[in-house]
Amino acid sequence: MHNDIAQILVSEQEIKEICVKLGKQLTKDYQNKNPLLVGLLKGCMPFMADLSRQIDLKFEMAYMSVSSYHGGIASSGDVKIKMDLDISIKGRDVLIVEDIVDTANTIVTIIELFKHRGAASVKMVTLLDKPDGRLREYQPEYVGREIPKAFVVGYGLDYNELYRNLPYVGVLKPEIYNQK
Ligand SMILES: O=P(O)(O)OC[C@H]1O[C@H](OP(=O)(O)OP(=O)(O)O)[C@H](O)[C@@H]1O
Ligand code: HPA
Repeated sequence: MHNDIAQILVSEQEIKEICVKLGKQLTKDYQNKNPLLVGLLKGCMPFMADLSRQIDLKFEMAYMSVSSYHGGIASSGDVKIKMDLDISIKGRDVLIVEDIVDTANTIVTIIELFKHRGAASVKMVTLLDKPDGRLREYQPEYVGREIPKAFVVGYGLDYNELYRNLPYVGVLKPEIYNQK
């Protein structure tokens, strides 16, 4: 385990099992549709790569780079689009792929935007859901694992752009983010 991690919350093995389970469910639910999977960068990267290979359907993938955590462990509440989609979502069944829903500032903002752009449907799949972190009311349609209110890193999730490469999700030691 990495020295800055206090505890592993979701192991590599559990992440694999989550991807298989969600992949099967999405394959069933989107059977007669041609969904557009939209990954919110950067955190979605490993999850989108692993989950998409468990979905047995014809579908497209697109990416948008969105950020509201400008360093540190608190949401700024200001959701910035750093890179927009390169495809129209008008009339499409959009499935947003996220690593985590915490305050829900990001997902609520993006869903409003996608509806405004004329998507036929907008749902989301998230690896992690932290319901105790909510500042806005929101319930994701597809959840890999609920987690308690702790700052987590790994498998795409970062603290100041670090730890995204860890193969598991772990709780960051508080002394790491308290030392500044
Ligand atoms: O529910 P919320 O409180 O809005 O938090 C969730 C968002 O925060 C993280 O992104 P971040 O803004 O850190 O950008 P990143 O994906 O580039 O790390 C994460 O990837 C989600 O997009
Ligand atoms: O717990 C978290 N860790 C990393 N990024 C995040 N973005 C929202 N919550 C988190």
